[in-house]
Amino acid sequence: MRASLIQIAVDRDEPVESRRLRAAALVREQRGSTLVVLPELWTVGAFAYDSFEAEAETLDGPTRRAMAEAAADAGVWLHAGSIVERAADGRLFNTALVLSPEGRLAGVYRKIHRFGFDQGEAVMMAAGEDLVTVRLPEATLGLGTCYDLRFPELFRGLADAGADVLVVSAGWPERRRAHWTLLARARAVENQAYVLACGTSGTHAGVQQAGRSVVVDPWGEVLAEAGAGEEVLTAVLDPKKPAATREQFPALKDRRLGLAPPAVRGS
Ligand SMILES: NC(=O)CCC(=O)C(=O)O
Repeated sequence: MRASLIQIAVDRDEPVESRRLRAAALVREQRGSTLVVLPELWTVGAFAYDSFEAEAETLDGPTRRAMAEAAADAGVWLHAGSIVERAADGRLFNTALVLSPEGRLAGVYRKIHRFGFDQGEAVMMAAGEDLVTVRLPEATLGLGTCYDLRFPELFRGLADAGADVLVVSAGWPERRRAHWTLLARARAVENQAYVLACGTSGTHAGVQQAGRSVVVDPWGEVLAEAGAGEEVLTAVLDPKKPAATREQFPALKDRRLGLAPPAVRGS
């Protein structure tokens, strides 16, 4: 099962429509891959908060339409990264889309952990509530977006729901690059799952992006890692490996759920 991660450059001086056309062309070039992944908010830029309102789109908007056509033309499963979604009630969500090789909408994941503390995405967008998995013939995808990577319980929930390929689309900044690689490997090791972590390159809103998209196997080995610039990263996954790893080293069976909270001691 070949996976291709499109680490597209998101620079402020390129118009959104031009990047959308470039992304669609890059997806079409991945014919032969089973799964293609794009990063978080690659149309507008994950840190371009001042453009979120103007670039918001519905689930039937231009990005979904362009990506559905590209997925169908290439005959691939496409994790189309995320869009600024304007929901029917007017709220904004950071929403990831998965399209089937026929161009059908197969999964919608609204980012659960919003980044920015008391500004940016955290105040402009609503939080998703639902874990999302997508069943492919070869594997079950579990979806997370960028800052979600810091929350291990989300990925454990996805693994418990049957995910064996954890897909993280991101717009991760260069200044916290070390966290990105470390956390991607940690999520793979602790869940004995593949992790496909696809970020952006370039600089937008004054934030330099890390690039360094990475594919990690269920044993925590890095199968492929991108550099800092625009790049398509490709790796071959063995769909049997997560189950084989879980059988050979059955740490997940030793979980102790429902332990009592610590007793309060002291004065
Ligand atoms: N777009 C994001 O979620 C950024 C996350 C980030 O910068 C971090 O977790 O660090």
